[in-house]
Order: sequence, then C-alpha cells, then structure tokens
Amino acid sequence: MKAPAIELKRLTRYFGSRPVVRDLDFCVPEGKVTALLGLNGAGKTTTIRILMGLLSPTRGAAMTLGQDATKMSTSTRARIGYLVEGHFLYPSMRVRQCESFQRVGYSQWDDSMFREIVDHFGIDPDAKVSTLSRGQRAGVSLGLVLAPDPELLVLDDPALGLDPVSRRALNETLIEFAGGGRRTVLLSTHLLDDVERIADRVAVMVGGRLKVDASLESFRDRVTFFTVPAGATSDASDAKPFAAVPGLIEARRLGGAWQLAVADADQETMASLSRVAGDAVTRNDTTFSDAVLAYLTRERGDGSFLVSGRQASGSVSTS
Ligand SMILES: Nc1ncnc2c1ncn2[C@@H]1O[C@H](COP(=O)(O)OP(=O)(O)OP(=O)(O)O)[C@@H](O)[C@H]1O
Repeated sequence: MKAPAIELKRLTRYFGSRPVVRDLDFCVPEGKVTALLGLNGAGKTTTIRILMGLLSPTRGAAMTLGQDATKMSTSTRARIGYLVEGHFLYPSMRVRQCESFQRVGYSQWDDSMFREIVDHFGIDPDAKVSTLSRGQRAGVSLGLVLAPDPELLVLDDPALGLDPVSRRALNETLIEFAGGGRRTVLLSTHLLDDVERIADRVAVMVGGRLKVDASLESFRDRVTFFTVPAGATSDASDAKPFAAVPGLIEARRLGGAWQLAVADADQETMASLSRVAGDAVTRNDTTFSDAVLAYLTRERGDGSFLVSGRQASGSVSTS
C-alpha cells in the first residue's frame, strides 16, 4: 500500500491555554483531492500551517511526504506547492518577471504550464502585478505554485474573495493540472459547490477535532432530505414530533413545509415519519452542499454522526 502524502498522528495545538487542534488522526491519500471543511475557527489553517512546518504542534506529529514537518528539508519543501489566499507578489514586477524570479529556487520548471495557466486567467505576461485584478493575481500565484510540478498541493482558501469567473478559472486549472490522480491536493475552502466539482474526499473539522473523513459520495449518500407539509402533522408549528425520527439531523420550517435532514435513513426512519405525518412525506434529492450544510448546522452543537455511527435523535431547530 502507498504511504499517505500527509499523515497526522494525534496532532494537537494549543494557543495559550486554548486547544485549537485536538488529537487529529488523519491521512491525506496520495493522488486524491481532499477537501478540508469546517466553520470559521475550526482549526483548518492551524492544521495546514503545522503540516507545512510553519508552526510546531503542542503534541502529536504531522508527517508530510514521509518527513516530520518540524524538520522538513528544503528538497521536500520543493516537492510541495503551497498557496494561501492573498499570496504575496511584488506589485512592481511584470508577470513574466515573477516567473523568472520564482523559478530560480526550483530544479524543474514547466514554463508552458505557467503560460497556459496565466493565459487561462486572461493575463498579459507583460502586465505589472499592480494592474492585475484579485482573480488575476490568484491566477499568477497558482501558475507559480504549479509550474515546479509539485507532487503535493496545499491550498488554504485560495478562492476567498474571488468573483465567479475567477473562481471558475481556478477550479478549471485545478481540475486540468491537479485532478484525475495527477497529484495529491489538500484544499481548505468554504465553497461547497467547488468541493463537489473538484474533490474526491472530504474531511470536516469541528472545534479542532476531525469529525468526518469520507469519500464525497459516501458522505452525501448518508444524508437524506425529506419534505413534510406543515399541515400534515398534529401541530403545524411544532417540530417536536420529528425528534423521535431515528437519525434526525435537523428539522427546519421553510414556508409551508418542514425540511428534514436524516442520517442513514432506513425502513425504521420511514415508519417513524409515517407515524408523524402519514403518507405526506416526500424524499428529495440530496446534493453534497445540502448534506454538508445540514451536518455543520447540527455540529454547531457537538455530534458525530458519521464517525461514531448513527446519532441520537434530537437537535431540532425551527428557524
Ligand atoms: N497565532 C494565534 N494565536 C492565538 N490564536 C490563534 C492563532 N492562530 C489562530 N488562532 C485561533 O485558533 C482558532 C482556529 O483558527 P484557524 O485559523 O486555524 O481556523 P480556520 O478553520 O482556518 O478558520 P477560517 O475558516 O476562518 O479560516 C481561531 O479561534 C483563531 O482565532
């Protein structure tokens, strides 16, 4: 079996007395695109900085490309492309000067790939960085990160603040040059539609802990959405009857209907739903984004339905 590109072993980091990353056991498999998700402050950037060797763990270890991240050699670092939002570029340089400047540090450099990426973002290689839009600067940064042909790409919120056209260019570049097993990618983002397009696997952090580590399909397939017309229950404004539904993640009242999200729905779920609402229940298609949103809403409390199996019923919200 291939060694994982990144392996975290009981990784823990405190800031002062506050644990921000807690006992993370996690592998990023080689040749896959893994999306790292979580609400603001969940600990994603801290984890990434540790596995990049930029921050030391309080306990535990991060192994990146087989090396302890705290002792990463220059040659290992050169095999990793690391892109953070707002990646620094010298404003007075022209795009082609950025390339010449950056490539000095690498033994291999694919200039045709750099040109292709820059072109895909509609950038003139003779333009000065100071005249580029935010999206175009992201394109130059991505080109600079991909041209050395890194085995591992670590992207921390690369699309933050980009307009939809730049986001699409970024996604297409990632699919073209990093998807399909060409390299390993760890991508931290809040953009769930992008994750659905690009990623193979999903990891979700909640309060510094890893709560989900699954393929996109298995995550999506474990959440089912149902619609129940509000008038079908004994009290149209009361969500409590749904609390008995096995695996219920949340019940939200939207307009004239209840929207229910259920983990691992089965015959027992259907029987319970029909006891509450008769035959007025409809099953809806689940998108990955819907499933993650329902999960994160639930996890604002402290559940763990995908890690420890079926969750207990409850956590009914009526917003
Ligand atoms: N250097 C630091 N000193 C003290 N606290 C910090 C430091 N860096 C991060 N934190 C805190 O650690 C927590 C986790 O931050 P982190 O940036 O890892 O979260 P995140 O999941 O990347 O969030 P976001 O999605 O908003 O980027 C936050 O509460 C943050 O304020």
